[in-house]
Amino acid sequence: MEENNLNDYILTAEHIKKEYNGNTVLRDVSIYIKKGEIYGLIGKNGSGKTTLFRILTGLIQRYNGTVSVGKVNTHKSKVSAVINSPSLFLNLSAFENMKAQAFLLGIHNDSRIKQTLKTVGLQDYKNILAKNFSLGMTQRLKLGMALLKTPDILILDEPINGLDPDGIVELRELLLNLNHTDGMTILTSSQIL
Ligand SMILES: Nc1ncnc2c1ncn2[C@@H]1O[C@H](COP(=O)(O)OP(=O)(O)OP(=O)(O)O)[C@@H](O)[C@H]1O
Repeated sequence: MEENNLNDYILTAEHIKKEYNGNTVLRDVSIYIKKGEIYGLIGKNGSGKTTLFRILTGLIQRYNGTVSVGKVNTHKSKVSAVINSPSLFLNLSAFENMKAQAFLLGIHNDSRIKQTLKTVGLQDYKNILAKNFSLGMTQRLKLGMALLKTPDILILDEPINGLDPDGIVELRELLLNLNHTDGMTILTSSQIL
C-alpha cells in the first residue's frame, strides 16, 4: 500500500515481523488503515492473519515493528476485536453474557446493552441461553460484546467462518450498516475469496 501522510490513517502497522521459535510468520508487513473504511485480509490457513490481528489489538506484545493507533477528534481511537474471543458463558442468556462483558468494561447501563442487542438483531433472543444459539447468532452476540464499548475500529477474525449463505449476507449487511451509520472502521479476514 502506498505510504501517504501518516496523519491520514487511524491505524498503522509498519515493518511488522513475528517469529515463533525461529519460524517467521510475518515478514515486514505494513498496513495503513484509513478512518471509515472497510478492509479485508485474505490468506490461507496459517498465513498469519490471526497473528497480525493479535498484534494490532495488543494481545501479542513481542514483535518487531511499530503499531500506532491514531486519534478520533481528541480521544485515542478505541479498538475492539473478535478473535477467538470474547468467550461466551454457554449457560447464561444473551443478555447475561452482555451484562458480564459490560461489567468488565465498567459499563453499568442496561440501556446500552439493550441498544447493542438491537444493533446486532438479538433483541428478541436476549433471554435465550447462549448454548442454544446457532452459529450465526453466536457470531452476532460476540460482535455485540465487541460493540459495547463503541469502538472506532472493529477487528473481526474470520467472522463468516462456518456461516450458511443467509448468515453471511446478514453479517455483511450488519457490518456495512455499522460502517455507514457510525462511520466505524472495520478490518476483517477470511480464507474465502
Ligand atoms: N502461539 C503460537 N506458537 C507457535 N506458533 C504459532 C502460535 N500461534 C500461531 N502459530 C503459527 O503461526 C502461523 C500463523 O498462524 P495464524 O493463526 O496467525 O494464521 P492464520 O492466517 O490466522 O490461520 P487460520 O486461518 O488457520 O487462523 C501458523 O503456522 C501457526 O501454527
